[in-house]
Amino acid sequence: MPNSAPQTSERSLSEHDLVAAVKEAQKQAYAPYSNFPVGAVIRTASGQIFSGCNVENASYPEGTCAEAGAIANMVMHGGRDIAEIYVIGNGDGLVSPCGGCRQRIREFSNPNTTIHICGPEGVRKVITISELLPYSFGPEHLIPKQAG
Ligand SMILES: O=c1ccn([C@H]2C[C@H](O)[C@@H](CO)O2)c(=O)[nH]1
Ligand SMILES: [Zn+2]
Repeated sequence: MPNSAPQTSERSLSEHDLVAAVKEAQKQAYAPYSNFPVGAVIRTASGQIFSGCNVENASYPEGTCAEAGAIANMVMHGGRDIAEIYVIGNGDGLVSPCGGCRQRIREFSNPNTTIHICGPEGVRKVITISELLPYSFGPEHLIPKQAG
């Protein structure tokens, strides 16, 4: 299972596999204050898989989102390019990355990066990062292109 290790190089994971992985990630959530467990799974451009869950804190603002955990896991293993990110929360609606996480995802995204908003039954909506965060600020605004 992709979630049994911090990362895997499985290239052939199906959407069904990734929904299973994001549900497993959600089970790891530490969310005793909100009782709102969230899971996130990233597939990188090279096919690596990284998962994360929300980790809350008694000092409430110090809690971290599932997407932030998955990104930290990816970066720790050398990943830099998010091809897809799967996210799952609770309820019948669409649990979409919060504003802060949209920016975190944006850092490692390209115009084709997709966010897959899931429920227990499967993917409910697929949306691109540029749809979620239009006119966004990113690394290319800070790093001037070399002349010549
Ligand atoms: O996209 C989201 C939205 C919320 N949360 C977490 C933050 C907090 O622990 C809990 C309730 O907001 O859900 C995430 O991890 N990702
Ligand atoms: Zn967030």
